[in-house]
Amino acid sequence: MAFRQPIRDTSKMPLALTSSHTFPAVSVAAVLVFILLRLTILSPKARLRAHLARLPILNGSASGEEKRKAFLETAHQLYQAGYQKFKDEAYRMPTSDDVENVVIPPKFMRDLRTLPDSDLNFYPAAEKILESKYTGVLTDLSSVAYSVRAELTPALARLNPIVYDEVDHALKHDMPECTEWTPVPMYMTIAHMVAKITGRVFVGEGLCRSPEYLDNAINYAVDVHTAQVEVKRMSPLLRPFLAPRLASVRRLRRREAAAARFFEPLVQSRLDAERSGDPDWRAPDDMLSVLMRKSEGRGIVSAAEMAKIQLGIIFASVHTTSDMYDLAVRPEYMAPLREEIRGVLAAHGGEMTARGLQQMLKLDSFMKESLRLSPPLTTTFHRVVGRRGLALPNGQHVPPGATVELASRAIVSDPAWHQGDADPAVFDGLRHYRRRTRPGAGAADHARHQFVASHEQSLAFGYGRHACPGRFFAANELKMLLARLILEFDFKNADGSTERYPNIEIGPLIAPDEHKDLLFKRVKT
Ligand code: HEM
Repeated sequence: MAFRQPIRDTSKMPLALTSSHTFPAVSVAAVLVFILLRLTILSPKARLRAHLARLPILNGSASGEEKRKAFLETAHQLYQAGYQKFKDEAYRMPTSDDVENVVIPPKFMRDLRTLPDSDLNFYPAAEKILESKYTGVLTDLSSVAYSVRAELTPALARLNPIVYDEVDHALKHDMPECTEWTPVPMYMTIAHMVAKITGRVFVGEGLCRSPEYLDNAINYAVDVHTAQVEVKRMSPLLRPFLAPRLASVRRLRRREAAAARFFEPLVQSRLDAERSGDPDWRAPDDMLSVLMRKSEGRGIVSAAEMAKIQLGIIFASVHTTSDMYDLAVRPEYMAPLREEIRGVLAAHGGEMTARGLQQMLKLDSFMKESLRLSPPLTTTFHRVVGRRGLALPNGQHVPPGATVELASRAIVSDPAWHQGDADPAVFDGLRHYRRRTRPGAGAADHARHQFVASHEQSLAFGYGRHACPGRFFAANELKMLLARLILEFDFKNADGSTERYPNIEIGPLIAPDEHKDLLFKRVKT
């Protein structure tokens, strides 16, 4: 017998339930309520925000969008204000994202320095800074960090002549003749030279001088920065819809594909040579060989790994441009720097040896001062708190999932660290030189006040177990390049101004203005 539904008297039912669409209508409403709850009080972000609310906040009265705007435009001033206001306690800093960061006071730095990644995770925090979700920059490339630490840094003395050969090549080919004052677009010229020099050590002579490779490497790094800035400017709610459509983001996808096209044949030819059994074949002495060995015979060096290195390159080139902008308006440093560089070269038979580079104390000090006042980031030591949360010695608790950071730029300009020395707000190119050479200074002072130092008062390269492993290589490469530029050229601002070209700052990101030129004139020797 067929089952028949009882006939219902719909006239007595509430209006909403009488429709033939009753069931779907209820479901849709329930789903909407659920989505709303997920987006608000039930979402992990909302829960994190609720836990974070126990910590004090800077600029708490402003609206969400006002805070975002203030952060994008005046992050440095905000961190300075936070530094003054919350000397000894952690506080929340509203950023351009939808959850605040937690700024850790300097007095607890040492307690955090050696915590493992399970408690303070570098990679997700780096992904946030780099907007990896959209830029595609993979940050968990510990193999690159490991290879730089274990293979590149210990080999620096051996690699120096190779690096210097490329510095020489870059200067001869990328700088104009400059017999008269000649405008040079500093940012792109330096980016080109640094990409070439770094490329020589990472991918070898063949590829590093290829105009197509260089063009892709430099523009990749420039596009990462552009995309990063554009995404940070966007409202967090709109990012998933608008960010993938950004022209800079789409260009990045094309550049990744191009990078893979450069590396695949090179990797393949090295693998073929290795497998050929030729007893005379030696793997070239570069980082590509190291990374290939690290990938356990699979011979796969991904575009992403090379991308990571290219980011190191942009940091390095951005910093050299900063040095040049600082020097261009401080000609009084040229004579002492030239004297030092010439003296060291003479003592080392005209060679830029590793020992000689270490003896360029004034140049090292100038570079460190430039990095102190124009670091690539206003804050460093970005880490995401692990599942156990973070208990600070003063009883404050930072919940799991929160991003912590150090107000590094404010810390390194704290007058307390500079007692008895020049005003930390003023550029003093020999500040760190004096600290290394003052009467009674020992080996510890030498180490603490050098460009590559990473400790509680020297934070531009980060801090703790993930502090930049590329800094020793960067220091050598930058010193060689700067030394040659200082010896061979006079330079000044192209627009006739005598003030240092202002940096471009967006949120925590700081970069020299890429549109400014310097005038160069070759020195008669
Ligand atoms: C002046 C130039 C450079 C600056 C200012 C700089 C700065 C930084 C900073 C701030 C960090 C994050 C550290 C932290 O949060 O504790 C970092 C990480 C890193 N840097 Fe650099 N960097 C520079 C050059 C380079 C170069 C040339 C390379 C490659 C040879 C490189 C490779 C890396 C790597 C692989 C990491 C991640 C470390 C890890 O995963 O543990 N950097 N760098």
